[in-house]
Amino acid sequence: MYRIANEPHLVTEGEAPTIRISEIFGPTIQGEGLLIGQPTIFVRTGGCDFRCSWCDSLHAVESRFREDWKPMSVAAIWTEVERLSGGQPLMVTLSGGNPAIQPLEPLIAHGHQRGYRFALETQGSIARPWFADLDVLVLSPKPPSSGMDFDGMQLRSCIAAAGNGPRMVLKFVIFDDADFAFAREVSALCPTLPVYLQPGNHTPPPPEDDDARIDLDGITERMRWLVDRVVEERWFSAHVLPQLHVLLWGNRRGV
Ligand SMILES: C[S@@+](CC[C@H](N)C(=O)[O-])C[C@H]1O[C@@H](n2cnc3c(N)ncnc32)[C@H](O)[C@@H]1O
Ligand SMILES: Nc1nc2[nH]cc(C(=O)O)c2c(=O)[nH]1
Ligand code: SF4
Ligand SMILES: [Mg+2]
Repeated sequence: MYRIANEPHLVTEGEAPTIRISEIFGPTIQGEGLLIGQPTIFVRTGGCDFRCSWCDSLHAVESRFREDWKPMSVAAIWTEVERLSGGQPLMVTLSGGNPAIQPLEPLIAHGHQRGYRFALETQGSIARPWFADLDVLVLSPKPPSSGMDFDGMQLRSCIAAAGNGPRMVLKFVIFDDADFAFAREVSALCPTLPVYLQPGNHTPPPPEDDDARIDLDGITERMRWLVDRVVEERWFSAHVLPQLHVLLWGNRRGV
């Protein structure tokens, strides 16, 4: 028997659902966007409804890695988070794959009771009522270079589900002019959300090997181009940031 957080009147029979976990690691720093530089633990779920051409986390996306994703209870996940953090509360980043697929509400409630905070990274394709419980919601709509379709209605549903709960931002990966134009258009649909732009890493890690090398010159070149475009367009509310963890550790996993 378990209770649904925030709905104590709802008591469900049976075991609480498990959460499919690809990896739990940290503390490291958040390398991207609003919370860049802030110490955090990553809880990466397995499985995604997208398959972006340049995804840097395919080990948490492709079903051939399914065997590596462990169904874990909230208690088991929490034991690991507490071990890694030494029991000292910090920001827990829920990423994936698409973490919105997983039943994360009880995990968030459990951590909040212990003083931890939660940021979630998602592409905005699946909305959940428990988005309202988050501290930070990072919506990262996928631009044309990803090969994925954009569904503005789903993005709106995510924003509506979160309501006034979390701080919410948009984060775009930019490879080219079409991606830049996409970021401009989608941002205009959500004028109240702060915007973060990051250059794409065009040599994402092959999921089956641990070669961490990146094309640093290429990423730097794209980042300079991105700054030029933002300045040219006088997009003065945008933030342009690199993936700091990629600059520090390349494509190494678990950092
Ligand atoms: C691996 S995704 C997981 C969360 C969710 N599926 C999403 O895409 O937002 C985490 C973040 O990494 C970004 N990302 C993935 N591959 C990238 C790449 N090759 N270069 C730059 N950012 C990338 C995504 O756009 C997203 O903002
Ligand atoms: N340090 C670090 N920062 C990150 N920000 C977003 C990440 C992700 O894969 O979701 C990520 C990651 O994998 N590592
Ligand atoms: S949505 Fe995120 S995790 Fe899924 S394939 Fe795209 S970048 Fe990777
Ligand atoms: Mg990553």
